[in-house]
Amino acid sequence: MSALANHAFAKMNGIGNEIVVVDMRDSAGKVTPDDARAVASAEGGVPYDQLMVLQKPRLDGTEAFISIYNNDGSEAGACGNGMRCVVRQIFGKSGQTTATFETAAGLLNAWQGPAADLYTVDMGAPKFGWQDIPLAEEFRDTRYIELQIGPIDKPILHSPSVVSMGNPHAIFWVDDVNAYDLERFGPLLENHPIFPERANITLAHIVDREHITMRTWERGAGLTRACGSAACATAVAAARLKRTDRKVEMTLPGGKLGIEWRERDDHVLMTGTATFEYEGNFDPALFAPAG
Ligand SMILES: N[C@@H](CCC[C@H](N)C(=O)O)C(=O)O
Repeated sequence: MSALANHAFAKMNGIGNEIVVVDMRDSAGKVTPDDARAVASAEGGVPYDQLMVLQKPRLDGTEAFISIYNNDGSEAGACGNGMRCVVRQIFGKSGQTTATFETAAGLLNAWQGPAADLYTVDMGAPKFGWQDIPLAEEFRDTRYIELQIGPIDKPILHSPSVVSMGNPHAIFWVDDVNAYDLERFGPLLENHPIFPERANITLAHIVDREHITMRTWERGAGLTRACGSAACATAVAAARLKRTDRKVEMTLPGGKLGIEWRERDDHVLMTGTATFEYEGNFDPALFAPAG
């Protein structure tokens, strides 16, 4: 029987990024990729983009080790919107205003943002090396890489910037983020052989030095109304190209995020809301073997 059967969950969203939070710090059970897929897609399940599973802390001073599952059952190293949802749950129950968590990508600090409904997550330092992202072959300069789709002499999308925010991101710079069929091109690019661990695919438009609009096709989850780590990756990539300042407002289909690429330690801070929708317990029938 799945460790999730009968377990409590909270359905939340981070500006439209569909998130399920499960606190398993009191349980020895382990969530499997099959469990994660069943929650997202079985009849009577709880559709989500990411499932955030809190496990017993492995390090002193941390609240939890957090495993992050995409709705296809794959695991991710980072999920900015999901982290704000986790933080809201923890702060709401304990009254704390700061916390440290561990994920597969490392330690991560979070605190109550400048207003009561805002949460800031320190997403750590971006990585730009081709092996860190990772890419399948060497690119010395990852501000733009050679990659395109469409006719060779008239590409539809080309020359993305690539960044790791604990997970791989490719950002295509465009004039209008809504002018492309991201549902069609997203899976092609996510699974392009240049990305051995697949990639999150973003279309971004630089409005001015302090504003960017963007849409993302998420690795392992598909089209989303918001992706926090993609917002961080996009802000960093634009600043690295000297096209924006290091502090920007990002507009995503689901809402806005403030992103600051801090000069003093290279860390990327993401600030935004997190919304509680409802809570419940997982029906054991979700995890019953088929047949
Ligand atoms: N929605 C997330 C990112 C989730 C992980 C991503 N799909 C991946 O596999 O890297 C966010 O808000 O950062």
